[in-house]
Amino acid sequence: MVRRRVGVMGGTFDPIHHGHLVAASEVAARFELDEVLFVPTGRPWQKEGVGKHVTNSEHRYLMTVVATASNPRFTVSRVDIERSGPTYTIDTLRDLRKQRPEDELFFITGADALEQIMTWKDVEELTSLAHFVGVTRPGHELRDMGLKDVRLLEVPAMAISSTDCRDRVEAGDPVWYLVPDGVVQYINKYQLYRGEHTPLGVTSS
Ligand SMILES: Nc1ncnc2c1ncn2[C@@H]1O[C@H](COP(=O)(O)OP(=O)(O)OP(=O)(O)O)[C@@H](O)[C@H]1O
Ligand SMILES: O=C(O)c1ccc[n+]([C@@H]2O[C@H](COP(=O)([O-])O)[C@@H](O)[C@H]2O)c1
Repeated sequence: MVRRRVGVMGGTFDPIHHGHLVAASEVAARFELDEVLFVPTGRPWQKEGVGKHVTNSEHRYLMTVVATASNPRFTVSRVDIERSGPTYTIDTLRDLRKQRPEDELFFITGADALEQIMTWKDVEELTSLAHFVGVTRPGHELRDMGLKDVRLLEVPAMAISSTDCRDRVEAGDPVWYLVPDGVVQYINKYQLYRGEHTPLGVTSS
């Protein structure tokens, strides 16, 4: 049986933007992936803290579904948002390995996330569960940081961040073309990032 090659694009996606999508698409092309699974975080422990707010996971999940819907190779997993407690990639990869024991996994991370990777939980074990692919990101140097199994890839430079998208919405500036059209419409529909509570009939996580 031929093993399927599956990219795993983990992220908070608050909101998902074209930097994420271009990176995933480029890794898929270069590494001949059959699928890229986008995995929105449940509780991103390194993004929590005093004065920091992460949008509830159902909104982030749904924006990710909207953004990836037109690409037949892109799929979205609820594995992290359905696990309670802080989100650790070691748990993501263990759960995905159980769900897909035959697949070869490629965990995709931008240069900024890769810079921090030695602080991640059980980092030594991560590379026994997946290959790691570090991609370039404007403003960050791409270095392998000593991970055992990591490949580095230059991707088209997209100087976009979720922080900037949130700030722009809050300031009333456009995010058209920074995020997919459907994500702009989703943000407007639920009035996200305007400093107000945005209910979806779910508890926030
Ligand atoms: N413009 C980009 N180019 C390449 N990789 C990116 C880009 N934006 C994010 N990534 C990578 O995508 C993954 C998920 O990123 P995340 O959802 O935290 O977005 P972000 O834009 O970094 O968010 P924030 O501004 O809220 O910190 C990380 O591995 C990150 O390095
Ligand atoms: O495992 C960890 O300790 C860990 C610490 C920080 C980030 N991560 C993962 O890295 C991915 C990008 O995270 P973020 O916070 O940059 O959106 C996402 O899948 C996170 O779960 C994982």
